Amino acid sequence: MSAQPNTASAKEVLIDVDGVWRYYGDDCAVRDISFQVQRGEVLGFLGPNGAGKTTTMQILTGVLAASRGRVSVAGHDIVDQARRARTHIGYLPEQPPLYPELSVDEYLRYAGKLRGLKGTALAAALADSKTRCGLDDVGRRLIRNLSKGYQQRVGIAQAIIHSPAVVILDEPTVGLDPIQIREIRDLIRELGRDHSVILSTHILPEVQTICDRVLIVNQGELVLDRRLADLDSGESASIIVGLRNAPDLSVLQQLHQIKRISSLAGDRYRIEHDGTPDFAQQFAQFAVDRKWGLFELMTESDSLEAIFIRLTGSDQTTVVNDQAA
Ligand SMILES: Nc1ncnc2c1ncn2[C@@H]1O[C@H](COP(=O)(O)OP(=O)(O)OP(=O)(O)O)[C@@H](O)[C@H]1O
Repeated sequence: MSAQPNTASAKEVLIDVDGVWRYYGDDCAVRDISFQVQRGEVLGFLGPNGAGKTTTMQILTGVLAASRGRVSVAGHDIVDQARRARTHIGYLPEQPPLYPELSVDEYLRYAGKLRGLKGTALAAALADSKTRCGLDDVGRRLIRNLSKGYQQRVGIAQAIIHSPAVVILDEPTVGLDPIQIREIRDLIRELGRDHSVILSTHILPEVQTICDRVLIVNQGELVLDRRLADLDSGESASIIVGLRNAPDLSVLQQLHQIKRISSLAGDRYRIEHDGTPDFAQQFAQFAVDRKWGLFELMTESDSLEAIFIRLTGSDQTTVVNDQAA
């Protein structure tokens, strides 16, 4: 199964993921994933539990090796030029790498030194990351005594202390209360102004409120790559049809707007298309002309939730036309 292609743009590509696979033993956790992230984008990386999000994030950051495929960050290969590539990445793992017995200042100074900062540059970076993450008043507090929300801010501060081009956040709001969630989301949006952000999550509203673009992974595969603005346009990109005398599905390739067809119960089919405004009308004409026994046709709402459920639910999908865009 392949994702729909992202809209081309002349912007600078900061992360280039090209045909990445990852096996754990014989189990395939990530399967031929490719995408790019541009400067200034906030990208939501969405998928159900076990979809392969964390594995992908770890490959992007060089923590885990891909079994196959390549990743480059700001033009540097994450394996062959690991040091240079990593200077452009800030990473907040699912379990923030905090030292509870250190104060916020001590910890962030340590994180800055690990990133090669020293002297006045370190002091300036420390002050800047604290201010950006709302930590000015807690520099001397022990991390262990901070609330979970503040600990998460510290985790984000260590991820941005070296002003990386790309910030990767893995499930940054898990375990936070609603107020803390709102604060961390505001902070992430703020980060998106100066950095490219990849936000891994399984929380749909998080993507809707923060991100410019969403990728959906399911069972290790990338099944959607789309701008949020395109989702919000209200234009449905799929229809459900009932066909009593359906042809072989490959026959439908004659309609080049069709991207994918899934078989549903009761002679029904979900047809995803490229958003052509009068697609439903065209399809109805096509089906009637060919006497396919059209008994039902309805357009589907194209909300992120509907798409997520469709793409990550029980999968009987047949890809009919990969190239259609
Ligand atoms: N170290 C490991 N050894 C073996 N299998 C693993 C390992 N890490 C992850 N997996 C498996 O790989 C698949 C993808 O896991 P991953 O943690 O990347 O998914 P995820 O989308 O981040 O899930 P979650 O939202 O639950 O964190 C799962 O089936 C998981 O069980």
